[in-house]
Amino acid sequence: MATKLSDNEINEKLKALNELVSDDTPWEQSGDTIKKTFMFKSFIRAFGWMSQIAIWAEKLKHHPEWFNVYNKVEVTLTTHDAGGLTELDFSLAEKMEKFK
Ligand SMILES: C[C@H](O)[C@H](O)[C@H]1CNC2=NC(N)=NC(=O)C2=N1
Repeated sequence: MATKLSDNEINEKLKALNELVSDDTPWEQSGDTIKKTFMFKSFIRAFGWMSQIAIWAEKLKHHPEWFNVYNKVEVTLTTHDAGGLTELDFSLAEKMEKFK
């Protein structure tokens, strides 16, 4: 099982993650989660991206909480098994940025 990251590790990983961001919307920490709202040109673009990420989520055995309306996807990542943020949340967030 992935182990919970320390505050210092979270800060470092969040900084590295936000260097990958190309849409001017950084990931933000909220308690034991990291969050970001992704915007797309259309519903089909949003849903296509979600489908690609769903395949990665299965590979990583780590799944997002997300809420989609039309061209908007609100994402919250945390590791329920560990009760906080782990490496897996940052790996999945990284995939989300790479496929955006
Ligand atoms: C057995 C299975 O891998 C676990 O239940 C996984 C599935 N996906 C998961 N996803 C997330 N976000 N947190 C988890 O703790 C988690 N656990």
